[in-house]
Amino acid sequence: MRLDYLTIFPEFFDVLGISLLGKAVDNGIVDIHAHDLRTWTHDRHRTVDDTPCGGGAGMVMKPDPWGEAFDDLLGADPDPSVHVVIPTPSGTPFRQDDAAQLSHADRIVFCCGRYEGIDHRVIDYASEHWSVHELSLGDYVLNGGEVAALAMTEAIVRLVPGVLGNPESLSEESYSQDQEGLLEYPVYTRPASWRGWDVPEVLMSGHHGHIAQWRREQSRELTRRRRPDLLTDE
Ligand SMILES: N#Cc1c(-c2ccc3ccn(Cc4ccc(CN5CCOCC5)cc4)c3c2)n[nH]c1N
Repeated sequence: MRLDYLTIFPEFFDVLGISLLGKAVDNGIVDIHAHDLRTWTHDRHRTVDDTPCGGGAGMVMKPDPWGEAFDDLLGADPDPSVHVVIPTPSGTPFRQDDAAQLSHADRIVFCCGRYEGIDHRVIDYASEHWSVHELSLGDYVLNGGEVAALAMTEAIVRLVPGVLGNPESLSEESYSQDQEGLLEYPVYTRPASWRGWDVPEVLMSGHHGHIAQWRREQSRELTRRRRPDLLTDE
């Protein structure tokens, strides 16, 4: 899987060389390239923004640098196997299903906007050539797309075979289908007693059936309290 990031802050993506994702890069499972969008500017000030047509506050990112970056990175031929992900506050909510779908992609280009966003014709042009996903990380306002791209990257890449040391853990996670889409049960480790708090006895019983039942009950109760929207049969 090749991941490209178009951004005016490429250093944001230096962190992808650390930890699990770093190992995935070292193992050749993932190939990561961050690009400074100003590479595709030609004026003395390396300008990437301009005033919004129709007025309004702030600035909008000019289309030209994006178009020239696409030309260099992707060429002009349409290829639906290339996924262009555009983090945006107006995007559809990024969910685990999106991460699962994108984890099968061979190529993903993240377009990280700043200011008040990217000239919409960039999205229109990209949509004519590649598979475009306008996605939002959540219902809060960020200053740009980089943090969202990092979060989406981690959610996507951890699902790629060979990236996680223990793939079985994927099936027990919140939002995973194996967990019936419920929130994850509470987890514990040693010591059995810590500052007056004990590990639930059932987890120390060694009775796998009782443990599985307790975990299912905990997941359902937690989901009922915090995310009733995830419960399908109530
Ligand atoms: N993913 C994700 C995100 C982002 C995100 C992603 C990409 C960019 C690029 C620029 N920004 C800043 C920005 C903030 C607010 C607004 C809304 N405007 C409406 C009209 O009035 C002015 C304001 C636009 C642009 C971004 C924010 N925020 N929250 C998420 N979950």
